[in-house]
Amino acid sequence: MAEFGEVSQKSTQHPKPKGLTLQYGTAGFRTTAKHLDHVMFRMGLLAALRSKKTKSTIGVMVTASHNPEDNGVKLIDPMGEMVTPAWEGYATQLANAEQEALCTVLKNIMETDAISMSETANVFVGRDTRPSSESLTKAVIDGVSCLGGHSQDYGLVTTPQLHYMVRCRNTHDCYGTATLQGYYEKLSKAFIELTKNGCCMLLVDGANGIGALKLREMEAFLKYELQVALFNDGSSGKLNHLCGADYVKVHQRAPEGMHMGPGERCCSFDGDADRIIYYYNDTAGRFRLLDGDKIATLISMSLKELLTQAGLNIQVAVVQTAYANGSATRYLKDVMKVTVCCTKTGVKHLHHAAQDFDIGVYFEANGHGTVLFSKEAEKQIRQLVKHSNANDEKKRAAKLLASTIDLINQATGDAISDMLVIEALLAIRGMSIQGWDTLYTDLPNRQLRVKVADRQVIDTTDAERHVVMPAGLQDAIDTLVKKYKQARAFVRPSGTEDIVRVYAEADTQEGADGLAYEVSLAVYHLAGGTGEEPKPLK
Ligand SMILES: CC(=O)N[C@H]1[C@@H](OP(=O)(O)O)O[C@H](CO)[C@@H](O)[C@@H]1O
Ligand SMILES: [Mg+2]
Repeated sequence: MAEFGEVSQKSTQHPKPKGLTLQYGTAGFRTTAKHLDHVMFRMGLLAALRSKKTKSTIGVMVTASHNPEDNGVKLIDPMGEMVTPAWEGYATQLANAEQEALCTVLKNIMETDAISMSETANVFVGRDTRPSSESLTKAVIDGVSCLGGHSQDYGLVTTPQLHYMVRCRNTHDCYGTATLQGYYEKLSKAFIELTKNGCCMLLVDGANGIGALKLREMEAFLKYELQVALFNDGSSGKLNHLCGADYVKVHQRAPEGMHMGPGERCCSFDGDADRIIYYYNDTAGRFRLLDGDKIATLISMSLKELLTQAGLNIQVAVVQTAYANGSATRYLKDVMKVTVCCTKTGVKHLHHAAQDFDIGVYFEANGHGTVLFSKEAEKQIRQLVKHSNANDEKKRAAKLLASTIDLINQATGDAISDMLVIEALLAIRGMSIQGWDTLYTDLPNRQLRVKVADRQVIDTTDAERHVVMPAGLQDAIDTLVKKYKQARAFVRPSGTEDIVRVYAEADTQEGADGLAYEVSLAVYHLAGGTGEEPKPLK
């Protein structure tokens, strides 16, 4: 295989540990950095092939998001979305090919997908702040160049910034300019347009990661219309350690190192700034969390109202996963009367489902999400802005909608962009965080993790809400759920960690905790639990 001569030669500098197998999971590969060099090299190869295949620029982001220790990699498709599932399979095959089989696997992919070597390849590369990310990025670039591809290294960027760059490049700058300055200018202009009436103040937990760095860079562009008090900015603390969106959501508690006054609006980014969670302490000093479901509610409600004011008949739908709080789903369906649909966990599934609507608002409960506008919806809104006969109220609403479109990163969920959208919408509505919080009350809930010998023994259906295998587990869950009021529970194998996740909700926290514990026990006994048996929560 003469055409792969350079691959054979270079791959020896990025050797695969024998016997190591990894899988492209919910959001790419994740494992300890010392096992990732060969994966990065091979993802460089794959990105080059994907670029040749799609005749477009492809993105490779080096990050493990909210994981504290590991590193990882995600591939970005031409419109800035996650790589298509068929190629996730190729990614897994390539990552696991033993050294001597690498070129054969490459050749097979090229033959199956009819990829011509003579096509050019362009790959955008970005990385988070983990110390290992720099050398892993070099391995990606090595892989790209082995197939004659050209890499553009954006250095330190948030994951959504790299998605944005890819989308800009492949839409020939119609979406924006593929530079950090272009990103800051576009979003800042839209934000300032939306919040002409005054500045917003906010406490931000940067998870000691890349989001903190990039928010600092952006402050000047925002002309201080947004006053940010930035905590966990990476100057001393450890990435994702006792802070960040995942920590806050899972522990339902404020991050360390943040000084919150009562009623002050606060938010946390995750380690690569593609998730955001809001919270505050109420007057009684209780911690109150506003998660992705509440963000989706605020955004969809505001868009619906603006569309009505603009006199536009455009449908708004919300896409959630099984982790969405039952109260949120009920509020959206019964009170707001919006279409709600449920997909499997993982942004790629939500993103895909949201594309079916005029306006698809999608959020995972953990704060990962964005809004997608169909071409037609965007056209109608922009036409109304230009329409000279529209009355003032309609014009005002259309302008606000148009600026909201500009402020949203439609390539993927983006903590910085989502934060600006939320701040702008709250300002326009004159709504406090307390007012937003009281739209509905979350059902108490609990998430637990169970270690099993092989998490793949659990197979689910109905957007992961029902277990098909192992036999008996779903019946056991159904029986347990009946013991509690307003209860719901489900289990699924994680796609990012070697565990099974358990989710339960009920009318009281004790109920949610009790149900989550009982379901964990059922998983432990029926799905091959390892280590210590789960214990009741204190
Ligand atoms: C319950 C939960 O929060 N799961 C997360 C987590 O996936 P798991 O497959 O559950 O490990 O990481 C994903 C990637 O960041 C994110 O998309 C998803 O929502
Ligand atoms: Mg993330």
